[in-house]
Amino acid sequence: MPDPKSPDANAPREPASTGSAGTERPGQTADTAKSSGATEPKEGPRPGRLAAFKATLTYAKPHKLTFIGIFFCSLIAIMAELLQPYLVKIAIDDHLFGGSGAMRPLLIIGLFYLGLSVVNFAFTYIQNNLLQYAGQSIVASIRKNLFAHISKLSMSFFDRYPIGSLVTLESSDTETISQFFTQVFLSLVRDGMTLVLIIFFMFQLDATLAWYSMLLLPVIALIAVLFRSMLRKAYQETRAQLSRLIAYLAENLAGMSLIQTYNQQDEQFGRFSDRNGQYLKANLKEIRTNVLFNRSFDTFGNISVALLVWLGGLAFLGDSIEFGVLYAFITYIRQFFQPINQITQQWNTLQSTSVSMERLWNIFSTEPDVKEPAGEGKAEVDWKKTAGKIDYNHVDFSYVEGSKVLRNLDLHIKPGEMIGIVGTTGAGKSSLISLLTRFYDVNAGSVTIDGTDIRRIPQDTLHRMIGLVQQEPYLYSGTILDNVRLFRQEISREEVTAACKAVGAHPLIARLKDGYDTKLSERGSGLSAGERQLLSFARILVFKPRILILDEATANLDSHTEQLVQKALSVVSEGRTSLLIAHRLSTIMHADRIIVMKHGEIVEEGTHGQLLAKKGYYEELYRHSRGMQAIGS
Ligand SMILES: Nc1ncnc2c1ncn2[C@@H]1O[C@H](COP(=O)(O)OP(=O)(O)OP(=O)(O)O)[C@@H](O)[C@H]1O
Repeated sequence: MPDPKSPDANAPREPASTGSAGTERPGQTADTAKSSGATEPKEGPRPGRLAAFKATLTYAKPHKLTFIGIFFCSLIAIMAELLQPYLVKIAIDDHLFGGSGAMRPLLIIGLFYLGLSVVNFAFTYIQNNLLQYAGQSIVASIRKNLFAHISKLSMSFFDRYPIGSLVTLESSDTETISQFFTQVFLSLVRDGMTLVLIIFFMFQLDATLAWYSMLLLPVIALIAVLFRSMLRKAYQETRAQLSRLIAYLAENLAGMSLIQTYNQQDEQFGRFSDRNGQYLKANLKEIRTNVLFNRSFDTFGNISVALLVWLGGLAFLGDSIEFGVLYAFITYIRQFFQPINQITQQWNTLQSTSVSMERLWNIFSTEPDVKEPAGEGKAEVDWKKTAGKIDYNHVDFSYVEGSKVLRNLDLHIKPGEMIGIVGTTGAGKSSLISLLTRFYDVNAGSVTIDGTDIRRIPQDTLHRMIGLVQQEPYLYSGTILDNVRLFRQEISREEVTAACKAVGAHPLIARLKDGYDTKLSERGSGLSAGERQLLSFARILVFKPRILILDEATANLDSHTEQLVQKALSVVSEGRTSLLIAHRLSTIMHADRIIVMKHGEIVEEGTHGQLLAKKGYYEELYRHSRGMQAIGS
């Protein structure tokens, strides 16, 4: 396995290069999907690449029989193709020039020729289908496993890895790997075999001419080597320019409101046009290089044919070879260049697939920092029977080594208690919550629920114990019904309706044309912030966790909607241990206990009245918050 901490692990992906072999411009097939990042693969073997390559090949194992089938289909198709000139040679030498001149053998040869074409067509068709089936199935398995693997990784991983890189991995890196099977592998098998068989047939026909032809090989190799570096440079430049263009586009679209407010459209358009022009230039250069490469090969092929006509013609006139042999030889020499051209063109694809493979295996070899309990350490607990007692026992925590976010934090919460957590930005409030949900693990001390260390509780059980409502509740594209019950069909429509009624969301849903079956667009953008919050409260009632966490759930709401949400909160928090983080102190004023945090420590705690009476940090925050509200109103 490659080192997951490899510096390349987080590098922007490099889109795959070449596409279907034999076209003027290889590599256009998957380009559209490959938009982001474009660092080029470095030349030469890298230790991680070989391991990644081997790991990818393990996915091909279940398709061993299919690959054997592909090999035989290719062999039959190539044989059928290469036997055709041989048949023509027999027709010419045995029946036209030197033979009896009878029609029947010629007819039989003609029918054979036709038969070979049909065989070639049929087996190429089967081979292609088998190959696509195997290649796409392999990539589908990789994609599936990657998704499952990423879902199990800890939050610390997502802190390190930009989401964009992960999306690219799932989409275009896997697509690039599919090119390895559908293009590189095919080319190596098919073109490699074709080449060997052409050479075999040439030697069968005439050893002297065949040896002369072998003199072409070093020249071909020279052309391939010269062009390889030119092709690679042109290809790298195109990817780099494309990546620049896409990055610029993404940045612009994300900041469109700012651009419009500051009337920046013309400037931005100018910069975009500049990048667009450079991409166009690079693109055209890549196409020119490819055309030049292909045409050079073709021209060299034609020169070889001319030489052969001359040398072979002399030999024919000198009666040392038959005309049919010369004809077949010329046909083979023309076909000789095709497979070499195709194989050379796979170089870029091979390079980019190896980069994608390595990148993928860096992720696959990343273990979650938060470990699932196993064996004796695993506690058997029933989430439905959770009382809701929470203890933070002298907890230390840091995201980055050496920079403590929570210090020796000791907090004990009784079942059913409502705790308000306040403090300035960066005080460590959200971190406190993240430890309870085990998005991260403590560095020292422990967090327990009903006396059991949460590191011993299986994560799915822990997550059923806790319901989390965030500032921006996540809604999926789907119906309101599915968003409340999170696609669990065992939760009935009646349960969802009852939950929505309890939190006050029913009237707004009833107003919608399709009611609970209304489809929400991505992230619930058709609903207001308050409406989204109410739906996430309804989720809590449906899933019945024993512990409720609200992380700034009222931050984005106007005071009318906040009242609605407050009402819903009192319903939802009933009988649950609740932890409420809020900058707006009105949200937590009625909590049983308020803890005040500063620089990762609890500096004050008590009820709202007690804390005000203390005239300490809370009172200062309260005065500040009242001041802000007054400014707001
Ligand atoms: N994923 C992270 N990686 C590194 N540092 C982080 C991460 N999340 C938070 N921090 C840092 O940890 C400290 C505590 O952050 P935390 O989010 O817990 O504070 P908070 O009190 O919830 O702040 P806010 O009220 O602004 O949400 C801050 O200094 C913050 O920059």
